[in-house]
Amino acid sequence: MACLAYQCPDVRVTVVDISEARVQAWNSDKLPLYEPGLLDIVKECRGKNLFFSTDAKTVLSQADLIFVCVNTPTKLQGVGAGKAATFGFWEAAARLIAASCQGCGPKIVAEKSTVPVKTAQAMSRVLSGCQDGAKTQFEIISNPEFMSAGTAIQDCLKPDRVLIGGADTQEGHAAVESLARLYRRWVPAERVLTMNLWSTELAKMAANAFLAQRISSINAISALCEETGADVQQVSHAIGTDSRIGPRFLMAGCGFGGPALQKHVLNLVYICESLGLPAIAQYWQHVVDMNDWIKGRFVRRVISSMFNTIKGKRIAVLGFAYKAHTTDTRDTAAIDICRGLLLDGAHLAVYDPKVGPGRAQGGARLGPG
Ligand SMILES: NC(=O)c1ccc[n+]([C@@H]2O[C@H](COP(=O)([O-])OP(=O)(O)OC[C@H]3O[C@@H](n4cnc5c(N)ncnc54)[C@H](O)[C@@H]3O)[C@@H](O)[C@H]2O)c1
Ligand SMILES: O=c1ccn([C@@H]2O[C@H](COP(=O)(O)OP(=O)(O)O[C@H]3O[C@H](CO)[C@@H](O)[C@H](O)[C@H]3O)[C@@H](O)[C@H]2O)c(=O)[nH]1
Repeated sequence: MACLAYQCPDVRVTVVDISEARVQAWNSDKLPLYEPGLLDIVKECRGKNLFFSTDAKTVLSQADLIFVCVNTPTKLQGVGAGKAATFGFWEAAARLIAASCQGCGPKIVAEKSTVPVKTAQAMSRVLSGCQDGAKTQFEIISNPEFMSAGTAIQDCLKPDRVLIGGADTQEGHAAVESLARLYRRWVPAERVLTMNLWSTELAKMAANAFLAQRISSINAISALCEETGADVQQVSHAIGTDSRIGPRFLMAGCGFGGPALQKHVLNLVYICESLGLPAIAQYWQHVVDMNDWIKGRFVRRVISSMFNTIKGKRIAVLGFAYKAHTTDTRDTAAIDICRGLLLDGAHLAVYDPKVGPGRAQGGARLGPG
């Protein structure tokens, strides 16, 4: 949203969040998250055409276009636990929009959160079902976000592509076009792709699943390299020079982490199971299973390389966030690896320049020290 404000100075962008603390932080120079270059952009636009507020009713009733960017974490219990996305925040946001926009002029609602295919249908039902007085016309479109933590500003300023999907109606096309026009101000027209609503929703999740699959594939090859004397970096380079494959996302490591890849592959698994496609569900489940296996293999190799015992040994862990240039520790591979080492009795000294001791201990439920 900050990049949108930055690229379109004549467009007023107001970010509404239910968290008072977060809004306060966004209005200060201590932003609630670290992202290279973000503070500069926020400072450039804040108070001019970028605002942060908790006053949902005023902001939403005045907006022509509303992006829904709330979190959609994985369900922890109940039906689909561990795989399905939770819709609590998303539904609350839809209800808040409906209540705030009662009797207003037509509005476009754009899904930015990563959501399962067909979510727009549910969004439309919540929005129209929650209005008891004069109805507002809502047009739902999908505009998933493809930025990555650590490179978010560059990803937003120079995206590979922007996807916008809408209903195949006159109103749907008009809504898609009005958002596409905004993006075309800084994104080359051929990179602004417009399509069917369900394709857009599915494409975002499928893109993350493909990225995860590439990482699991190269990690599987890395295990083979370790057994045979091949060098995985050389193999990865050799594979990546094939223009049909390409060099990116072929870096072997100790497993992918973060709030997105695993979550979205498992969401896909759940959708396939729900639609009666068990073979497809199993196929994607293997991508996550391989990731778990790689983390376990790493722990086993550490132990075997230290005479099969790490009890009482002090091991340094450099880096705890799920990748460089971020403070984010959600689902970081470091959590499983540290837990595995602790279970075998090691003493760990963890250092990450971006992650404080509290977050590292909390993330892995590690004790102090
Ligand atoms: N973070 C990324 O790099 C990234 C990239 C692409 C897509 N996404 C997707 O974007 C969505 C949000 O991710 P995030 O990492 O920003 O999550 P986050 O948890 O950091 O932020 C979500 C924010 O929404 C607020 N919120 C929750 N319910 C609300 C409501 N009813 N009204 C107003 N505000 C509400 C929360 O207070 C919180 O500040 C997810 O679906 C995620 O998959 C994130
Ligand atoms: O060759 C690689 C590339 C990445 N990783 C790991 O994969 C994880 C995820 O990395 P990355 O995808 O760069 O970070 P995210 O911020 O999770 O971004 C993903 O998730 C976002 C939210 O959905 C999407 O918008 C992005 O396009 C998608 O790349 C990290 O643990 C990386 O260390 C590897 O192990 N090897």
